[in-house]
Amino acid sequence: MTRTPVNVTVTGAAGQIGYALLFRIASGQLLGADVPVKLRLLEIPQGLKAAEGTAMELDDCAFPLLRGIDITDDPNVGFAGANVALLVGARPRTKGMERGDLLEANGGIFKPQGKAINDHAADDIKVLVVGNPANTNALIAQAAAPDVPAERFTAMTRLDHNRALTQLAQKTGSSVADIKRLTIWGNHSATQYPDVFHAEIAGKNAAEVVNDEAWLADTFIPTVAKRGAAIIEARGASSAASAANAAIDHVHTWVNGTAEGDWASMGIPSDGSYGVPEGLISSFPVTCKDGKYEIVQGLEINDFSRARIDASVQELAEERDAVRALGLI
Ligand SMILES: NC(=O)c1ccc[n+]([C@@H]2O[C@H](COP(=O)([O-])OP(=O)(O)OC[C@H]3O[C@@H](n4cnc5c(N)ncnc54)[C@H](O)[C@@H]3O)[C@@H](O)[C@H]2O)c1
Ligand SMILES: O=C(O)C[C@H](O)C(=O)O
Repeated sequence: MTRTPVNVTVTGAAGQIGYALLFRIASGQLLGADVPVKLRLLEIPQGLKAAEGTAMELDDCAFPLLRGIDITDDPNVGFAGANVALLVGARPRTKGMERGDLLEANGGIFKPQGKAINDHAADDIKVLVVGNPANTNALIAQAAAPDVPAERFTAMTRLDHNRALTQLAQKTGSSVADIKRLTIWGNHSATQYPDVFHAEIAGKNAAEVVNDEAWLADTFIPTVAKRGAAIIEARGASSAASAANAAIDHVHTWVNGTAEGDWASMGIPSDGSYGVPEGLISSFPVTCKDGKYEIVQGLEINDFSRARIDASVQELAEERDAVRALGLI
């Protein structure tokens, strides 16, 4: 194999998502079964030892595609030459912390990381922000990287997309593989809007197959939107393997493309499509080809959807205003 390895940087590498993610990257599931990778694990000083342990385990897997592992607590080293950056490490909300405190604490992480990406990453860098609040953290990092094209900064709503696929499949007795064109709009938060009106199940309109608007409004949407909290309640910790799986899906789709006739959901800087103010990092339906994504255009948005998209976008605008007031963007 003569291909140059792709440099993949993972922040929060010693955390629970990192542990579920790194082995899948090293085995070729992120970029492809023929793409060698070099891993950079970025942690805070307290996380370095655990990251070393994970690196030992990665070595012990003898993955043929894994061409090296570096571990660092310096973002300038961690992002040097990075082609793909998965920003997972973030400050979780702790007792007594207000939303503004959380945004400020994460600003202290994502602003310097954005600057380090700006100054040191490869020209083709692609960034996925997983750490919450993912959309606004992506906005903070992007604002700190003026030399990187804005569209390279994305936020993860693929976990929400995958959650919605399964809920819809279970309701309709179909297979997730039969469902296409589902969309998550807005923020990765409880205001997100999973939209089935353009989705198809085995070629039939999903909303018509469901034929139950009350189930959509009262069961489907809240179940998907509050699934993160339900996992925390059940597991005593936030989703990890499913989040790592969604990160793999997000980047794999971005790099290798969407299937013909289907699309995916990605949090991306808005170009003003569907009335979402330009620059907000909001989830949209996208198709991907040749390492680039495009927003699916021309979808008719009914009143049911419009109100819900607007509410989530409003929340994103408020988060943007809050980080602007804190001088983070
Ligand atoms: N977008 C999504 O769908 C989604 C889904 C699940 C979880 N999340 C979020 O992902 C984040 C990580 O979750 P987790 O369960 O792995 O958390 P975790 O606490 O297990 O791990 C986080 C790791 O990040 C590290 N870290 C903190 N600050 C860092 C920094 N400045 N640089 C590098 N590393 C740093 C910590 O040391 C820790 O090892 C959380 O914010 C969580 O809410 C997002
Ligand atoms: O909901 C959370 O706080 C965790 C994560 O974002 C999730 O969706 O599982």
